[in-house]
Amino acid sequence: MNIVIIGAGYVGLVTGACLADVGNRVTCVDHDPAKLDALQRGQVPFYEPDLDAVIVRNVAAERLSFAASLEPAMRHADIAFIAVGTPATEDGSADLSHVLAASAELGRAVERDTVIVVKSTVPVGTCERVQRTIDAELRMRGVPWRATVASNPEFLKEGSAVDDFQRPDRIIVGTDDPQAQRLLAALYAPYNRNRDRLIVTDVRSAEFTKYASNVMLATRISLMNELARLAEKVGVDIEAVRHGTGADPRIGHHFLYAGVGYGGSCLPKDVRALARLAAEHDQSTPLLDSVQAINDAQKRLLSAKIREHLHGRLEGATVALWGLAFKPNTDDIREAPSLVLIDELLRAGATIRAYDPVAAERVRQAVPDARLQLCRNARAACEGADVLAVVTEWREFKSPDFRWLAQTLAQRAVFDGRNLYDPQYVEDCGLRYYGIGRGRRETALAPA
Ligand SMILES: NC(=O)c1ccc[n+]([C@@H]2O[C@H](COP(=O)([O-])OP(=O)(O)OC[C@H]3O[C@@H](n4cnc5c(N)ncnc54)[C@H](O)[C@@H]3O)[C@@H](O)[C@H]2O)c1
Ligand SMILES: O=c1ccn([C@@H]2O[C@H](COP(=O)(O)OP(=O)(O)O[C@H]3O[C@H](CO)[C@@H](O)[C@H](O)[C@H]3O)[C@@H](O)[C@H]2O)c(=O)[nH]1
Repeated sequence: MNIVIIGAGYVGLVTGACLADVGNRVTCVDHDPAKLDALQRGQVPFYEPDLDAVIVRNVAAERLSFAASLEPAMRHADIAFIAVGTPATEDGSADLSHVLAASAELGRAVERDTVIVVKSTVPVGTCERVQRTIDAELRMRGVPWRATVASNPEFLKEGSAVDDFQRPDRIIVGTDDPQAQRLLAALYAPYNRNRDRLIVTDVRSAEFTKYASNVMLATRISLMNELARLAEKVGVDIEAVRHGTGADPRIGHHFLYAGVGYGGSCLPKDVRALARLAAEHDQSTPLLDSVQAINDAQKRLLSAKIREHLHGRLEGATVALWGLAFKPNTDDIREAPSLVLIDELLRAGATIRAYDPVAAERVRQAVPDARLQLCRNARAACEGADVLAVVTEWREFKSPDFRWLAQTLAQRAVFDGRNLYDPQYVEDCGLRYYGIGRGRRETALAPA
């Protein structure tokens, strides 16, 4: 099939590359000239494992190309995807300006009957607005073409985006149009080999399913974080609780980790957007409000623990920080818990020696403060530091040399924002251990 994708961001590029990989001809269109430049040179403008290889091989095979405008690709397009951003506006609602602008551009560029697929995460009713916008342009042009708008939300996770796309848990297609259903079923067939992944529903339910999924995930995390706070107070280890509760298949082990709060480009904005949609329909959302409040507080937890360990004296202290990306295997720092910690520490007068395998450059641009020192590796970040805080669970942070850390960190403490370490072992090595919800009795610290 001939496919056009509007938006060469995470979702647009993964969708485009993976659909090209199974034999389609794909054109990714983006307004950002720097992005297009980089892509034409085979460079992916962000870090996402495996994506560059899929892009490079499909560009070489002339199945995947990049363009600054919709024409002439729309002349042959069977399907056009809208995969532009829907960031939060000031009041938390989804900013639909990019989606609606792309819709108007599509209306001006459609040259045959085309199925238009909204892949961006959009509130209920948006696909209908997209349909009206395109139809108005078609009417104005006086052309006979029919554009059928369908919803097809994306569920990939950053850091495993290619694998998620190629081995989906579900493919949600929202449309009542039988021809669009057939076309999308055929398009996804190579990634639906057992024919058990496709869920066809109406447009509005598809739009809603995306938000429902993300708020459910966010709720799980905030609930675990609330339990972790209590666990700490009553001498319980939340990690033992996670093992125990997750063993019930109705609960499951996935996505049950207490930590420094959820970040990223989706969960925070989607919880806000759904709450906002509810407010617009005069419905209160006490649960969603709590999910957000817990998450905001959770992002400030580590700085409070560090302050307490240093007897309130953050001014002049040096904190080593491992991990800046909002999760491992990405360089995305949108709504990353590290940014909140950095902000609180800098405001309190501390110096930070930070290390992340791939996200440092983005943080350098986002936080241009000389007291945030970006280090070349994890060890270097600890040299001259008082304490260590770990906020992203990169594999390389999983088993550090704690005895070396005990000799290096002047105030001999590790703040484990992802519960990576065995508290007893860390303390046996001569470091005070602080995790998230790792309640325990105080023991005398072993000598370093
Ligand atoms: N990032 C994820 O992991 C993820 C996963 C699932 C769903 N989503 C959703 O998918 C959508 C896209 O997210 P993303 O992270 O890929 O966004 P992004 O910000 O990385 O990329 C969006 C791209 O669209 C381009 N763009 C905007 N308007 C355009 C226009 N009119 N014509 C051409 N290009 C245009 C921008 O230049 C940018 O490159 C959002 O709604 C998001 O919520 C994201
Ligand atoms: O048990 C857990 C799991 C995750 N997180 C945090 O939650 C955030 C989000 O993680 P994750 O969901 O893995 O990353 P995203 O790439 O943001 O993916 C989410 O958002 C995407 C965009 O909508 C959806 O497509 C995905 O299905 C959904 O998981 C990160 O800060 C994680 O550290 C936890 O704190 N505890």
